[in-house]
Amino acid sequence: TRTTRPQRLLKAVQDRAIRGNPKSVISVIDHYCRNQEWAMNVGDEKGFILDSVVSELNPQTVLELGTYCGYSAVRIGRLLHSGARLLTLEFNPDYAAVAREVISWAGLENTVQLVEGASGDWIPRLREHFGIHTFDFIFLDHWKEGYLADIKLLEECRLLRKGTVLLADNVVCPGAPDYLEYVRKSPLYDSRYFKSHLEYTKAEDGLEKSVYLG
Ligand SMILES: Cn1cnc(CNC(=O)c2cc(-c3ccc(F)cc3)cc(O)c2O)c1
Ligand SMILES: [Mg+2]
Repeated sequence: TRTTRPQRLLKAVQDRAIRGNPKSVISVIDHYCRNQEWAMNVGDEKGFILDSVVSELNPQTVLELGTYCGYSAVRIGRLLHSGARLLTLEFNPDYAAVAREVISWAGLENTVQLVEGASGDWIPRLREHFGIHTFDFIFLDHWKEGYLADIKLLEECRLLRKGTVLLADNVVCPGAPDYLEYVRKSPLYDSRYFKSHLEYTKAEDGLEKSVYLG
């Protein structure tokens, strides 16, 4: 049977990227998705904004919701200092299988831990299962309809602390209107929109950066 889009993306990484070199994994995926087959990675333009937020914050504990093929896990993981860890949750087992290979090809298997399952099931168990107290940085890139419920769950589970930074992808396209309204209105957050474009296209999209004020 035909290969899937994530499997074809993984083959491009294995054929063209240098093992252990996250920068080459990122550039191979961006070139492949721009020139051969579009895929819903955060991409190079929004990825540059993601890089600047992560570099400025220098987080020790990071949560990513929505791994897909592992592109943003590699983007974030490559910037983390020794001892820092990224936990990335992916619901779809086929995506998770590809992402594990991409993360491993980049040589980030000791920095990035992929957990399979639904964010709503896992978030209440992160503390007892992974010994996590609070997160320094959270990247939201999973089901757009799930952003709001998951940030409220993170609040309830006390996994946010004063200064925790949340960065949400696709707040314009496909859009997360209820999430945007919540973080922009709530006194618990200081929120700012970074205008950009949908990965590999000219369509508008952007990232919303929200600092939890606790
Ligand atoms: C199936 N699935 C498993 N995880 C997810 C969560 N991600 C998205 O839905 C997602 C979608 C798009 C997008 C798709 C079609 C289109 F025309 C325009 C935008 C872009 C993104 O950056 C995304 O993160 C979806
Ligand atoms: Mg996205």
